[in-house]
Amino acid sequence: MIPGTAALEMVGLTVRHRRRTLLDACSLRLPRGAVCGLVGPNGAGKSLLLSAAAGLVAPDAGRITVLGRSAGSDRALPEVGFLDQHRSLYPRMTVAELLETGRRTNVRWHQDRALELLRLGRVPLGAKVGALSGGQRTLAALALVRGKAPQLMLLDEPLAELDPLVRRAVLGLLLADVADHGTTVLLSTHILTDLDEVVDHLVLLDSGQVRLAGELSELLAAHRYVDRDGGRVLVRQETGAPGDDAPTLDELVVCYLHAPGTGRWLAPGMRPDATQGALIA
Ligand SMILES: Nc1ncnc2c1ncn2[C@@H]1O[C@H](COP(=O)(O)OP(=O)(O)OP(=O)(O)O)[C@@H](O)[C@H]1O
Repeated sequence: MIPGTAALEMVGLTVRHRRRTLLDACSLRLPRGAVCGLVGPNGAGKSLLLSAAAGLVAPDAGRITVLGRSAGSDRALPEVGFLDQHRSLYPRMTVAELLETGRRTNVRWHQDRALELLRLGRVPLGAKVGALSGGQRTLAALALVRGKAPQLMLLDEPLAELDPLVRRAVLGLLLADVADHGTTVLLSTHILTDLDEVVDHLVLLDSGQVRLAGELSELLAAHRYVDRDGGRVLVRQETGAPGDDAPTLDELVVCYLHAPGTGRWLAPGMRPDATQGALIA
């Protein structure tokens, strides 16, 4: 790692497939030790962005650096743990064999950290990976990531198939990694309620574009409710002190999801009005 560099930095990241632009000039900077929620509607490009950060998708334009190294380079890969959307694991291996593969193929291996995750879902070490439940498979894949003790974890919907108690416990372990080892976590999710107490950064992606990115407290403080046209409207204000009328994380994200392509004026549960460039009740 190169001291002083961000955990993850993207500048103008663009990915195209045939004639479609799937990621469109995405820029963001994630400091070390951050826990960042990556949110956005289905098909927004979250998985693609995570794959690009893991070095599995080559950009058509722009650049990505991980801990100061080019994403996907030999120097970056040992420091990155990637939980991919499909939990690609060998189905005929037992869970114990999977961990042994993790031990043999990584420069560092922390069996205790891997086992901690498996215990949460009572995942039997002797079970074949192909016979695990969806949630257990997620835990097995997460165990491989955590056992590697990477400096940057890229987690694609790590909570999706987990029950509420296990979800909380998994988040607790990830937060412990951040506190104890300075790990950085970028995780995509549709479950906003889980994010509230956990993330300190947020990236909102829509149609392959970054619409919001930054420190969560600053993003929330930059938005406030005002009375307008007989209704309550959420407004983005770049200046001014934060007040009591700032939105919650959930409200902020839902507003943006309700307002594809709109600029300044947003309101929860309202529809975009193209003629006014605003959301009107
Ligand atoms: N390998 C690929 N080849 C072509 N198009 C792709 C490929 N992977 C993703 N896409 C397209 O890129 C866009 C973004 O997909 P992606 O899976 O990154 O979205 P997402 O935000 O993760 O969605 P979800 O929340 O549904 O998982 C989609 O339109 C998808 O069809």
